[in-house]
Formats: sequence, structure tokens, C-alpha cells
Amino acid sequence: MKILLPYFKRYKKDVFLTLITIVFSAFATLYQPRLLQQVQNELLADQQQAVIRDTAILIGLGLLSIITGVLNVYYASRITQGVVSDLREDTYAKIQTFSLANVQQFSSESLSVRLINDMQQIMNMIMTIFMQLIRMPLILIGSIIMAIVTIPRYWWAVVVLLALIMGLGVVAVKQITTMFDKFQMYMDKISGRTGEFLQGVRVVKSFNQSPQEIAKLNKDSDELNEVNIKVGYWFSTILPGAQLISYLVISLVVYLIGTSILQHPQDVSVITPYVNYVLTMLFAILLVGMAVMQISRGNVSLRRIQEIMDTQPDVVFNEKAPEDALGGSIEFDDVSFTYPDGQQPVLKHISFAVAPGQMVGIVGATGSGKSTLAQLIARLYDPTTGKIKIGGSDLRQVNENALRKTVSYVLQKAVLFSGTIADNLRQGKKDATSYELERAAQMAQASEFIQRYDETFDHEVEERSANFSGGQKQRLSIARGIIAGSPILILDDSTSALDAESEKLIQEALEKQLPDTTTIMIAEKIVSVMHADKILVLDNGRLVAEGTHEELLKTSPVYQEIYKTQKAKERKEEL
Ligand SMILES: Nc1ncnc2c1ncn2[C@@H]1O[C@H](COP(=O)(O)OP(=O)(O)OP(=O)(O)O)[C@@H](O)[C@H]1O
Repeated sequence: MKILLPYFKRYKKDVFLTLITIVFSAFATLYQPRLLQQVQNELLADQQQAVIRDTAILIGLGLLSIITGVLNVYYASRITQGVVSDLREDTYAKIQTFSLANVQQFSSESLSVRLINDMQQIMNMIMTIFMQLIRMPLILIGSIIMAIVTIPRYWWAVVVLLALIMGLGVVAVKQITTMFDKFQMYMDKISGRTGEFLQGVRVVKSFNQSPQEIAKLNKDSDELNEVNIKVGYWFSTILPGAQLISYLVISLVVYLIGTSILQHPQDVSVITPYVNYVLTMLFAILLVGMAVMQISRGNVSLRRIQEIMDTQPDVVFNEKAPEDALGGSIEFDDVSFTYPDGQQPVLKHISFAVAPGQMVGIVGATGSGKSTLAQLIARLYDPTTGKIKIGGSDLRQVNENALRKTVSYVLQKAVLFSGTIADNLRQGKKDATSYELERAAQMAQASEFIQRYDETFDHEVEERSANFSGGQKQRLSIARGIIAGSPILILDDSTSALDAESEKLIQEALEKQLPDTTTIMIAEKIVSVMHADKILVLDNGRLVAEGTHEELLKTSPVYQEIYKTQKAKERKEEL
């Protein structure tokens, strides 16, 4: 709860006004039965003036109840909306500082559940605090005092009633709160599965995996249901149980009043207010119980947000360093890297240097560490040991904006966002002109298909870019990478869905039109990088050779082997 205090402070005025509405509303609720008793006595004594006066006050109290109730909801909502929206913004800003390793540690699905579902629980909790948690204890204490004052000689009945209902409440609340952790855990699991299912819906359908996927989802959903049913079971026993206890105590007190009515005839007028106070007490206990449960549920969510806030980003940039783009040279000095959740190093003692403007190919078998190496250049992870320098600066010392301006990374899996083609390309450069869009599209061999749309660059990209082919997506993401004009461009197997001719044209365009750009081309096929100034050969995380295609054919057995296998495969395909 401590995490919320600074946020509440921002809404001091609303908190103060909520407290005032609570005090007045509690007073109106508690004073009404007392006044009713007074009116009954005045009726019995035939005091008409007093009856009219007190009835008017009763109506006034009713109105006060309504007005303070409405104002309470208004101010509580203002606090809740304000606090949760500030907290969500801060949490979102914190997630923005996360490295890939941090995101992986939580899983992106869990982060989105925390931002949506957990925030909703926190919202319910704050609303409950300002509507019930402060008001109901006041009403509870007030109704206990008033019930005792109404018939002092049966004070013990109130004590018995409280003890029984509280006992029931404590058992139920304990049971229910232990289930909230499980509830959030299953929510994470289900949203993870649903996200995975929707993202891979084509694979699921084409491999006829729908029944299996549905069965997995059903299993998690059944487990969540079980938790919900148990919570529901406890909820459904509390209310009737507490009502039964209250009516038993009320019946006992009414019976006792009946047996002694001759000695205390004035007790006739106390029965109604007494029943009223006992029922108010019951109502207050139930609402306090519910509020405690809502708050403990909110606390689970708050703890999950706190976990995000307490996480130290494991890639920290030097915000004091200059924001200007760095140079285009790359230097790896004895770099090794193990993924945060991995056992074995994926890169082992890698050292190499690339001069600005060079085109460098990286080849190696699948899983040899090519993409990992590229991700280290973009500082999506830090090396476990060793040092990487870009433009002569140690990556651990650079400013984040400087690095993002320097390295443009076109991912292996092309990802576009909903919006227009132009919106997507401008993610590379916010203020790119139409000329720059066209030039980048031409270099990426995307211009031809873009020109076929009536709206050209304003053509809509649907959600998950479902209206584009794999090759079109790759061309657009290459164009997005090019448009940034960064000194270093990394193409991580980004031409795999293109035909050989388009791939060649893209390479020629890069060579001719971006001669000063350092280009790192990761490729499965040697033919894609054979014209590079230098080729790095990775084998099981080790840099086993570097040189031009001709040099490597003479000196590197690993390179020869890959080349031979690929040539043989090509020949087979031609036959
Ligand atoms: N996020 C990750 N967490 C843990 N291990 C990972 C992660 N990404 C990759 N790996 C592991 O690191 C190794 C190298 O993967 P990487 O993607 O760098 O290889 P690659 O050479 O680019 O492969 P490919 O040509 O198939 O893309 C693999 O064994 C892979 O399982």
C-alpha cells in the first residue's frame, strides 16, 4: 500500500472532501433510527408539533444521506481514476526502460495482464477504500454504540452477535484471500495461451492443432473456474449465515423485551430502532468484510505492480553522454554471452572489428548465435563478459538516443503495426518526407507493390499486418530500417522471404546508395553475403573464421562445408 501514498498526496483536496462526505453520511445513517424512536414516542404522547418538526428533520437527514452518497462516489471516483491513471503511466514508463531480458523475466503476457487486469483490481480497491473502508467502520462503531444505548440492559446480546459474525467473517475472508494469488496466476496463464494462440492462429489451423490448443485453454480455464467456484461458495455462505445469526439474536432480545414489558412499558418504542441498528451493524460488518477482501485482492495486484517498479533495468544507458549519433565502426573484444535463463553461453570469446561503411556478412548454422550477436550490437542485451564498442565508444557508456540513432535493426521476423504504410516507415524517421519514403521503398524493392495501391503510402496496414504477404512485410521493414539513415544497418535474415533477384537488387541499392553505411547482413545462404567486404563465420557460438568469400573458401573448413552443402542443395533443386 506504501506505493500508493505519493499518488494519494497528489489528490489531497479530493481525499479531504471524501472524508467530509463520509462523516456526514455516517451521521445521517446513524441518527435516523434514533429520531424515528423519538417520533414514535411523540406520537404516543400526542405531541403533534414535535412530530411534524422531527419528521421534517428525518426527511432532511434522508436528503443529506443521498447528497453525501452522491458526492462520496464523485470524489472517490476522481481519486481512483487519477491515482490509477498516474500509476499506470509510471508502470508503463518503467517497462519502457526494461531490456529484453527484463521483459523475458516477466513474460510479455504477464506484463499486459498486470497493466490491464491488475490495474482494474487496484482501481476497485481504491474505490472500496474511499467508499466503504472508512465509512463502514464508522457506521459499525456508531451502530454498536446506538444499539447498546437503545437497550442498555441487553448489551451482551450485541457482544454475542459481534463475536459470532466476526468469527464467521474471519474464516471466510481467510479462505477467499488465499485464492486471489491463484486467480491472478491463472489469469497470466490464460492470457499467455490466448495471445500465443491468436498470434499463431495460421499455424494452429494449418496443422489442425485447434482441438489440442482448445483443450489446453480449457484446462487452465477449468482450473480458474474451480477457484472462482470456491470463492463463490464462501461468498454464498457468508450472507445467509450472518443473517441467521442476526435474526436469532434479534428474536432473543424481542422475546426478552416481551417477557418484561409490564415492568418496562416504554420498551415498545425501542424495538424498531434496535432492529434497525442490529441490521445496520450486520450490513456494516458484511461491507467491511467485502472491503477487506477487495483490498487484499488489490494488494496482490499492487504487489505485482511493485515487482515491476522494483526491477532494475539490466541494460542502463548513460543519459549524461551526448545524444549525437555515434560512428559506424563496430568492435567486439572477447565477448561472451549467456541468456538470463540459459545454462550455456551462446556466444564464446568473440573478437572482431568492422570499419565504417563496410558490408559484413554473418553466416553459420541455425542456432549458431548470429541473431544474438546482432542483438548485442543494438544493445538489447549486455555481454556477460567482454566489451563492445560502437564508433569507438563502449556501449555501456553511451546515451540511449545516440545508440538508437546509430543502429537501425531490421528484425528476422518482420513486424508492422496497424496504421498506414507511411506510418510504419516513419517509425524509422518521424519527419521523413515523401521523397525519403519513396527512396527507401525503392531501395527495399517495395515501391512497385506500393504504387499498385490506389492510396500508395496511405494504404492501411491491418492489425497484425494480415493484409500483407511475408515478402511484402520484409520489404517494408527493410525500408523502415533504411529510412532512418543510421550509420549502422543490421539486416537479420531480413531477405529470407524474397526471391534471389529482389535480394540482389536490394544489396546493390544498399551498396550504391548507402556507401557510408556499415551494413551487417545475417544470412542462412552464403550466396546472400558472398559479395560482402568481410564475412564472419559462426559455429556453435564461436567465431571460427573471417575474411572475404574467396579467402574463406581457401581457409575455413566450416565455411567450405556450408558452401558445399548449399551448392549441392541448389543443384538438386535445379534438376
Ligand atoms: N531469448 C532467448 N532466451 C534463451 N535462449 C535463446 C534466446 N534466443 C535464442 N536463444 C538460444 O541461443 C542460441 C542462438 O540463437 P540465435 O537466434 O542467436 O541463433 P541464429 O544463429 O540466429 O539462428 P537462426 O539462423 O536459426 O536464426 C540458440 O541455441 C537459441 O536456442
